[in-house]
Amino acid sequence: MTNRSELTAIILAGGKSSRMGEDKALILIQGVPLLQRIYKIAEDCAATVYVVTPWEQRYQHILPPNCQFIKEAPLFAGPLIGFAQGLAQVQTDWVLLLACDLPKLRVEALQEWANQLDDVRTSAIATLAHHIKGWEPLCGFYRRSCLPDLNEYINQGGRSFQQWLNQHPVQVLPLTEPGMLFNCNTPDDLANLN
Ligand SMILES: Nc1nc2c(ncn2[C@@H]2O[C@H](COP(=O)(O)OP(=O)(O)OP(=O)(O)O)[C@@H](O)[C@H]2O)c(=O)[nH]1
Ligand SMILES: [Mg+2]
Repeated sequence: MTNRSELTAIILAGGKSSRMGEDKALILIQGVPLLQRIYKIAEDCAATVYVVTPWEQRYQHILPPNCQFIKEAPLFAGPLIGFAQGLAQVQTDWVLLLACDLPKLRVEALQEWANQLDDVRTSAIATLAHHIKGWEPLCGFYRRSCLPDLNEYINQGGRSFQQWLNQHPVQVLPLTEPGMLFNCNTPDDLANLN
């Protein structure tokens, strides 16, 4: 059983949102900005929450005053580098990584997963849902201890979560509600939400 105090969450909010045409983090879903919604869920799962973004000021007003930002550089280096910068701050053995564009995320499902972290085999660097195209890297759990290897992969020029994950044992998370990981990338995705 992994307590909230034993888990850190990292939310990535530094993407281009080029397909959406406006910042996805600020899009209102039932009146609530998407990043605020994800932050609340993260907070319910993890005692410490980091938001990795170059735009702290843009999001300050929708997040609690004690929110911890990690200002990434350079701009648009991609999610893998944003994750590595966040992971460098993490003090707990496990970290929950979340994208900011998951409007159907359910806190109960994440907590259920978090409760199973003690059972993940020690060789696995992460535990993630899996689908036909590969891993779901932006909603799942990583061991803090994967950081040196991740940095080495990045230093060698690697930028792909899938490629990095395929080099290591990863344990499958049972995804009982596949709709939960619905990724809101385009105006059409947004229109089809309900
Ligand atoms: N911190 C950080 N987050 C990123 C970066 N690139 C993507 N993300 C985040 O990763 C998650 C998934 O991003 P994507 O859905 O692939 O897309 P995006 O880059 O925001 O948008 P597109 O330009 O439409 O691909 C979102 O939460 C993004 O904010 C980055 O360079 N830095
Ligand atoms: Mg996306």
